[in-house]
Amino acid sequence: MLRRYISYTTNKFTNCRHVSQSMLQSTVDEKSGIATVTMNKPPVNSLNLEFLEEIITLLNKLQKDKVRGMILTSGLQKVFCAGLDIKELYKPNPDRLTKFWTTLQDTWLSLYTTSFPTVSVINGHSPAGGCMLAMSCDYRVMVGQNYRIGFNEAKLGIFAPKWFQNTIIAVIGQRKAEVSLTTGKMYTTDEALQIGLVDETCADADSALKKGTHFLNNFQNISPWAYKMTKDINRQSTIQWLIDNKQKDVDFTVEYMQSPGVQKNLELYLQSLKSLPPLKLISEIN
Ligand SMILES: CCCCCCCC/C=C\CC(=O)SCCNC(=O)CCNC(=O)[C@H](O)C(C)(C)COP(=O)(O)OP(=O)(O)OC[C@H]1O[C@@H](n2cnc3c(N)ncnc32)[C@H](O)[C@@H]1OP(=O)(O)O
Repeated sequence: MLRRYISYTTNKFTNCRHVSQSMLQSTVDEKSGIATVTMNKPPVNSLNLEFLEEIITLLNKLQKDKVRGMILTSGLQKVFCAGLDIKELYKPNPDRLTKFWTTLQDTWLSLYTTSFPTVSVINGHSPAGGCMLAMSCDYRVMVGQNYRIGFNEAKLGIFAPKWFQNTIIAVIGQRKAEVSLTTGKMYTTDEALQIGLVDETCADADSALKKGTHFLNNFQNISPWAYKMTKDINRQSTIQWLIDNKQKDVDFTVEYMQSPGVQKNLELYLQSLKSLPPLKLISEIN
């Protein structure tokens, strides 16, 4: 069994503080105050309840430590994040699903409202909830030409709730969000740049990390208070909607997820995941 551990160490050679949990590693550069958070939950960084809980714990810690910015990336070979763990949605235990969905809401609220600027370095495939994780950061840099990003929920026979959709609308606009969500299209790196799903692209992960750092350096001379107030005002309506409708959103999702039609769709999708090679799967759903 995987031993769960949290350790905090300072490396005197690199001047970095490391926080390591079993599925997340965080390194804070002492000089810039920028944290690099690496998701490491093989095989595909899928978001299950325990992983979401770790993300919230780490975000709270970074906030307490007053980091000046965060880069979120993946330690896996070809996946940034495969989205929600479908096993949380398929044949769910209603109590666990309730906790899972509540924790998903809280994760999104924590990430979307951080007191520090955030960048995602998308160094692998990033469907659905994975794309949502990236959209909830302030800036996105996508690596290489081999990966796909987008909202394929419709292909699973489910749909993204209002707060998900509003987050996407805030990034790419109403019309593009509607086409993207209803078709379930997965975009190439160049297409994602073209429609504004990502802000920059580059050939390799190291350059992407540099671009991410460069973006975060914009905030060196901005007061953290001014940054946070501006972001809160900008994102307020979507955040407030979820705060006002949290329980309704949970109740609806838990009931809807258990309906036979949705369960059948998820079963078929899980079967297709096993039988198709991933890139084929992802191109099939274009
Ligand atoms: C108000 C209404 C409520 C409705 C709520 C809906 C809200 C919707 C929001 C989000 C929805 C989601 O996020 S659903 C998840 C969508 N994700 C996907 O469709 C990704 C599917 N996966 C892939 O395409 C590929 O796995 C990959 C390209 C990401 C990686 O390919 P790779 O070759 O590296 O790996 P494998 O395909 O062999 O996969 C390895 C292993 O992982 C399992 N797997 C993959 N993705 C998931 C996942 N999302 N959840 C759980 N498990 C996943 C895959 O089945 C393999 O398992 P086995 O080794 O056991 O076969």
